[in-house]
This record gives sequence, structure tokens and C-alpha cells, in this order.
Amino acid sequence: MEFVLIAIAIVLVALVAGLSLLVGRGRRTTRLDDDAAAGTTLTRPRPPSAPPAPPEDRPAGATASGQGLAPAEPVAPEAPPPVDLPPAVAEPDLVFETPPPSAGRLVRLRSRLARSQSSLGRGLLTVLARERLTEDDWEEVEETLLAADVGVAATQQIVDRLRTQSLVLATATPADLRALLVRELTAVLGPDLDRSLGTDRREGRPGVVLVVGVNGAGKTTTVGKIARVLVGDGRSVVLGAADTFRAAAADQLETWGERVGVLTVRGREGADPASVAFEAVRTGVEAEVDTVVVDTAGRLHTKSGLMDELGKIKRVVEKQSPVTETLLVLDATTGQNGIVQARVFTSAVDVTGVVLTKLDGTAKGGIVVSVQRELGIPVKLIGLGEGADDLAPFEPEVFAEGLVGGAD
Ligand SMILES: Nc1nc2c(ncn2[C@@H]2O[C@H](COP(=O)(O)OP(=O)(O)OP(=O)(O)O)[C@@H](O)[C@H]2O)c(=O)[nH]1
Repeated sequence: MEFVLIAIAIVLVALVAGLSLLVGRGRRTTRLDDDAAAGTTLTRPRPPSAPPAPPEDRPAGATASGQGLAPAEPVAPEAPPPVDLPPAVAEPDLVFETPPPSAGRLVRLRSRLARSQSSLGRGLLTVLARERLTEDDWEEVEETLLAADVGVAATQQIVDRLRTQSLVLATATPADLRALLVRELTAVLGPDLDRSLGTDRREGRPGVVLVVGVNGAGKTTTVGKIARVLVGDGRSVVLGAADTFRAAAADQLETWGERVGVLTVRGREGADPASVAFEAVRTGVEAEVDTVVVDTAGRLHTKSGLMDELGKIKRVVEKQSPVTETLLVLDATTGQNGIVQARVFTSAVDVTGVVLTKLDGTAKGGIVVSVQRELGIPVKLIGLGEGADDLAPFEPEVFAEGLVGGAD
């Protein structure tokens, strides 16, 4: 009888230990303020088609695979007696979305530029289609371009080039006119600028993308969308929620990550952003992921405060892995104000690319031209909606086609 009771007790202990392992495997967030954080850097569980290997087959520690990350093995304080547990299976509700690859997204989304198209594209085509263009007509062309935030210098360039082609314009068919306008707009959009994103591993370490910008510009949403772009393109990712100013921002990011099975490292509200960024990159290095994307706080306090904070994040991160891309997120609907804010960031940190969000909500799509010209930094990604995959790599010609319309 005594033996039977002891045997039942052992089986119960083993079952409890086994269950705690299975529950732990579902977590995808590392909280720096979590007592259980040690040993719980649990990440993207395997997709349902490939159930996790039995514990004895998995390597110790977290490593990356093509599909995502293998979970780290939690270390039990006291090893339970060996029991014959069935192999762990993925939780049925843990089904991750597989976002579409980023290539060709702008073609799909260019109709979202409808507001700019009706004011800029249609406005220009209407004037240029007139039989004989007078000075008033050319002034109208100029005003239309300026109203769309194309900027003075680029407007002048476009008008000058169109005027030299007046003879061509006089006999052009509507299709010719469209083609000509697309060509001229593409020319001021910097078709030769390097817009590749620095997300690749370098010297055996993950690429690190810092995302900066004013709160409300769509920064956190953009980090989530970038994670989807990268996962869609077959990369493994870790997210860092270093915007500790607003707790909801970390929750928001965590949700974005969870949808595609990406780990989010976060800290307590008000925690040191640099320590969260450090921990995120450390986790990415250990897990051998391709890219770590770090969301930062963007409150516009004093310029020196911002410089100190972003400078510290960069320094701390680079103790482990080089920052390969610093993206500045700007709200396209804020026009010239956005450019003034942008300058504060570009003087604080070496920005390598701009993400222009909310281009779907503005008639001033020409802002892309002025942002690039005034900041001297290429626009690399554009936001064209609130949907999860409404972020596209920027392609000048496709964008110009979207502005002019008639290509769909
Ligand atoms: N229409 C549209 N809305 C967008 C786009 N990008 C972001 N948004 C919306 O902009 C709002 C603000 O986005 P957040 O990501 O919370 O902004 P944030 O800059 O991170 O702000 P904080 O979290 O306060 O730092 C959200 O409602 C987003 O859905 C876009 O390209 N188009």
C-alpha cells in the first residue's frame, strides 16, 4: 500500500512538472520585470505542421531556425524524477499568420493614394491636356504641385522640364500624357537612391534596426508592420519595446509580435529604454536571429534629452551588435511640421531611412519629394493604411503611377 501511495505521489509531481513545461512553451515575451524571466526567453513556437521535438532531441539554449526560434530549455530548480511524458505538441490556438512577402506590395496598395491622385494627378492631367498652354495654365500646374507639398525646387524642375516639351504635349494622347507625367514625377523622386533596408546579419550578429520618431506618427504600428515584412520575407526577428514611456506601446508591440510568432522583449513602464534595447539585442544575439527591431520612445522633450536617450540606446546596443539601420517614422499628414520635427531627430541620431506613414489619408503625396530633398535621406518604406500589411517598400516609379492614376 505504501509503495502504491509513493508511486502515485511521484506520478503527480511528474505531471505537474510536465504541465508547467508545456504552459511555459506558449509564452512569447520576455519581461525584464518578471521574476520568472530567467530561463523564460521563450519564443516563436514551431508551426503546427512541425511539432516540437522531444526534449532530449533539442539543443540546450535558444537557437534560430529558418521558421523561427527554438524555445530555450527552462531550468528546473530540482530535476524531477525521470518520467515517460508524451512529446509536447503545439497548443491548438497557437497558429501564426504568414504575412505575404514585401515584393510587389506597392503595386497592390497604390490605389490607396486616391486622395493625392484626384488632387495632384488628375489636376495636372486636366491642365496639360488643354490645347494651347498659356502662362495661366503653367501657373496652375505650379500651384497644383506646391499644394501637394512637392516643394519649391522640385516644382520648378518639373515645370521647366514640362515646358520644354510643350510641342510634344500639344499632340500627346491621354496615355502619352500620363506616361510623360509619370516620368517627370519619378525623376524628382530620386529613382537612383539606395533604398535597401539594413536588416542582414553582420559579422555573425543580428542586424539591428532602431526605429525613432514622434509619438503618434505610427512608430509602434510601423515596428509591428516591419516585423511582418521581415517574417514574410523569411527572416527570424526579435522585437524590443524600448518605448517604456507608454505601457500600452509595449502591449501593442507584443500583440503584433504574437500574431507572427515573434518574441518581444519589454520592460516595466518607465524602465530605462537602453536596458530594454540591450536585453532585446542580447536575446537576438543568443537566439541567432537575423534582425532585432527596436521601438524607441519619441516624446519631444528637450533636444538634448532626446539626443542623450537615443545616443545611449545606440551605444549600449552596439556593445553587442552593430546598428544596421535607423529609421525615422514621419506622419505624412503633418506636412512641413513633420519636416521640422524630423530635423530634431536627424541631429540627434544618424538616420539612414525614412518611413512615411498615413499616405492613404492625405492629398499631399508630394511630401515624399520634399522630405527626401530637405532631409537628404531616402524614403524607404511607406504606410498606406491601418491594415497589418499596409506597409510597402518605396518604389519611385510605382508611386508616381499611383499619383497620376490610370495604371490600374
Ligand atoms: N491610415 C493610416 N493610419 C496609420 C498608418 N500607420 C499608423 N497608423 C495609425 O496611426 C495611429 C498611431 O499609431 P501608433 O503606432 O500608436 O503611433 P506611435 O508613433 O507608436 O505612438 P506612440 O505609441 O504613442 O509612441 C494608429 O491608429 C495607427 O493605426 C498608416 O499608414 N495609415
